[in-house]
Amino acid sequence: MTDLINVENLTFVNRRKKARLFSSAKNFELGPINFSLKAGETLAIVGANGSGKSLLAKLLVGLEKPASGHISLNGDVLTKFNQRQRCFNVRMIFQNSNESLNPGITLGGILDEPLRLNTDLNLLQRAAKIEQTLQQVGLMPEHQFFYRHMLSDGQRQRVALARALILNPQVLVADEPFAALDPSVRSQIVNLLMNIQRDLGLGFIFISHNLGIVRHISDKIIVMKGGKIIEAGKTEVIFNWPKEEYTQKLVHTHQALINRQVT
Ligand SMILES: Nc1ncnc2c1ncn2[C@@H]1O[C@H](COP(=O)(O)OP(=O)(O)OP(=O)(O)O)[C@@H](O)[C@H]1O
Repeated sequence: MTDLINVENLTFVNRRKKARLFSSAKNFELGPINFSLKAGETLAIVGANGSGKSLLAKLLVGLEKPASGHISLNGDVLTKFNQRQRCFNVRMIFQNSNESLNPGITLGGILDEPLRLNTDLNLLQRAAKIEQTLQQVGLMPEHQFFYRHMLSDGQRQRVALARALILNPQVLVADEPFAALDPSVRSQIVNLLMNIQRDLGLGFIFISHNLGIVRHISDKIIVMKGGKIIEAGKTEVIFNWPKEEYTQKLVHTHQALINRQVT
């Protein structure tokens, strides 16, 4: 099976204006980043705060431009000339679904926007797609008339997922998609995502500090520190035989937490 997504020697150099003399702001360099993902696979990105995880997610969805290297989708290198292909096929679920949903627009309006901007579907076809996608994420057609404030946290996260799915993408990228949810809602959303991923054969790349969820749903992991991948491998290999000291600490802390909950 060919790779769905393939990242080769991707780098990013902080292009912000030069830090002032004596300022503590430092330039941040990411990469080189290399990994690949097949359809239906889940990759978790873990690592310390400020290690570059969110930046990598932004590079994957095209919100930031790499300094060098490239990303291929089904063997085609993504460039500025095929932005549309990336826009359709690699979609992001934002960290805080509450803030990322416009409070002044109905959910139907929020879901209509990507369809209006990116497809030739007419009004009726778009309405049908919106209803189908709401159902796909466990919401009702009536929810299209709701506003953000009328929804629970879990329902908002379902809308964020619907917005990511509405253009029939092949890859979903999510930055801490479960962090703001309480544990019972979190497991519902995790299960929903896993079911949708299995049904559609999506590639799923997600960033998380929650190693319990990482172990539960990912096939492979990359561990980041200081802008670099310091360790990568199959999830069970990383959890059972972590090589790097930093990964060992992460895994041991997670294990200690579980042991404390059990006793
Ligand atoms: N658009 C950007 N331009 C320049 N530098 C950036 C940009 N976005 C992030 N950075 C820098 O990249 C570094 C890593 O930040 P990033 O948010 O990716 O870390 P992270 O691993 O996601 O951390 P956390 O777990 O706290 O979310 C930071 O030093 C940040 O200032």
